[in-house]
Amino acid sequence: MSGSNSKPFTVLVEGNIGSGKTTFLEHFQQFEDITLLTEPVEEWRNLRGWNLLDLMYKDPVKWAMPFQSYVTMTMLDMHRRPTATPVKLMERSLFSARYCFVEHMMRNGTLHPAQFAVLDEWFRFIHREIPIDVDLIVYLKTTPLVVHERIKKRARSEEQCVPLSYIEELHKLHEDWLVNRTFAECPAPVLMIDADLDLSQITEEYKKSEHQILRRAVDVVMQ
Ligand SMILES: Cc1cc2cn([C@H]3C[C@H](O)[C@@H](CO)O3)c(=O)nc2[nH]1
Repeated sequence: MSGSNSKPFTVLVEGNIGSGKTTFLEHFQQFEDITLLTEPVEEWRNLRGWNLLDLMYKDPVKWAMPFQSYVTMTMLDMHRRPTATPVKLMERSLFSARYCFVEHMMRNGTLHPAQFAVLDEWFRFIHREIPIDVDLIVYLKTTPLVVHERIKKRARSEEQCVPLSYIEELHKLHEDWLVNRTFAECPAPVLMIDADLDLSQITEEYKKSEHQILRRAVDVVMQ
């Protein structure tokens, strides 16, 4: 499949910190018809030598705004990137940026209401002016305790002081957005995966989503 595909079948992979998004994406490396766009954490950890992720975790009140502002730019870049394949899998999105992370930081006072207003205006402007296509959301549903343990085991240095309460609040925002639909518009149908399962068992779960994604990809290609 060659040539640029301006409207690939686009899948967002969403879930809490440590829910296994990177592992899920790696499972799809085996398919040549799928482009994988992983979360640009390395860009957030090195912007002209500055580790914005670390600055944000160390002094959230001072750095949450510039960090989330840069995250928004890097996520927009990913949404807009043309792919040569019929299917595109993205790790997280402008939507989880706004409805999970920015929302949480506003509710817990990390973001000043005026800072939140600026980020929200940017989100609304982008959402209104720039077409962002989403065809499916894969939600890696986890239990806060399970992912908190994983975060400690994964030992990403910046995350070692992340408290369980933060994980629980992010979990609730993901549930309100993707399951309860009480809080914000959901841009596409949601396929839920039980991501508490450990690596040995989760491949079966991935196969379930594989069928959904590839079948729809065929539909897209056949159109
Ligand atoms: C869209 C989006 C992703 C994202 C990740 N993060 C943090 C959570 C993890 O510690 C790390 C990698 O996902 O970045 C954040 O604070 N705000 C975010 N917004």
